[in-house]
Amino acid sequence: MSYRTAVTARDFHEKTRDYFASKRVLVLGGSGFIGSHVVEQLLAIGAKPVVITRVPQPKYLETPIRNGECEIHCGNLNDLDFVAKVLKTCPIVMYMAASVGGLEFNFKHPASIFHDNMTPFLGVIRLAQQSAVERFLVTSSACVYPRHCSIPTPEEEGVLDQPEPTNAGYGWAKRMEEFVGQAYAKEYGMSIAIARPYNAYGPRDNFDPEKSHVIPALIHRAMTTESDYFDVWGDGSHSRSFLYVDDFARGLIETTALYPEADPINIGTAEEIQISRVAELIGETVSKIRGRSIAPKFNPDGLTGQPRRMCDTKKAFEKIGFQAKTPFLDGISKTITWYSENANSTVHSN
Ligand SMILES: C[C@H]1O[C@H](OP(=O)(O)OP(=O)(O)OC[C@H]2O[C@@H](n3cnc4c(=O)[nH]c(N)nc43)[C@H](O)[C@@H]2O)[C@@H](O)[C@@H](O)C1=O
Repeated sequence: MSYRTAVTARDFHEKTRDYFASKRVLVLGGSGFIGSHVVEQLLAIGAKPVVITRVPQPKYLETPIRNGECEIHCGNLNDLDFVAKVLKTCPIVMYMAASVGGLEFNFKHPASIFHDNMTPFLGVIRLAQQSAVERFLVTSSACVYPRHCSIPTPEEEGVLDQPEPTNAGYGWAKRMEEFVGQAYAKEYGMSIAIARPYNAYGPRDNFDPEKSHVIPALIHRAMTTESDYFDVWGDGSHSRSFLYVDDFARGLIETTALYPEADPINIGTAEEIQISRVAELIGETVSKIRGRSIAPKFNPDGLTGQPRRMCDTKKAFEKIGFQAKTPFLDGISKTITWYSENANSTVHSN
């Protein structure tokens, strides 16, 4: 049976189900890693997802398209006349389109990442205002936080100092998207929700080692290495809070429905995991699959970025009753299983 999100209607608050039921929802970025899970979850709660995508037959939406459950419009987000025609038919807009990549990609491309994220966003939120949409979701990121932030990190620190320098282009773009969302709420009374998710991982991620985040990069390397070890950047002491894609998508949907206050909410887990533990777990799981010992080899001179990252989950629980449900060990094994079953199509350029 083909892979599909494990989240069902029961996983959502009744108010969220009622809010989205039978509504047309424009899901920008809806054919990608996160967006395709959001589309499937919206279908599970009775919404009508509408997706603008650059690829005519997005592979992760094959089933909903075949079943006529999901409306696809193929075009470019910077073509505002095209976007306006679709947007005006949708009362809810979930903006998740992003040019995103791992640490190295971010470090090398601050200008193009800032440009490629800001340009379509500014055009689309203006169209949404002119079209008087009912609700607009801004999808920010934990990248907004400064290098030496509190651990765990409360939302207030999202505007302090400057974003972690190794992901400056993306961090500033996300700070600007949050500010623009708040400005449209203030000037035009728009109903804006702002979600600030932490490091995503899971099935359908980008496993391209040049561009990917740590978990897909290490899984790809461990599953393809011909030696008995796989390289890891850094000495493994750096830490992150990882959020399984099903919880990530559900967090965006709950925030959109339940917290349109133009006030950022962290979406993540209260778990801080060192990269050494991530690499060990991937090594152990892959060794079982490949039937021989495959271990991580740490390179202390590798690019490492923010020393520590841990999500403060209090506000998300207080405001929208959100808690992540997928334990890290389960998430990692599901991701490696998906990789093994889809290895030929895991490295994608977008
Ligand atoms: C949420 C946010 O997060 C991203 O920042 P990041 O958390 O630093 O991203 P990352 O997953 O690429 O690295 C996490 C850690 O893992 C270590 N690490 C070891 N070995 C590999 C490795 O082989 N590849 C990568 N990528 N990292 C490695 C690496 O040295 C670092 O300490 C933003 O780029 C941005 O995209 C964003 O949205």
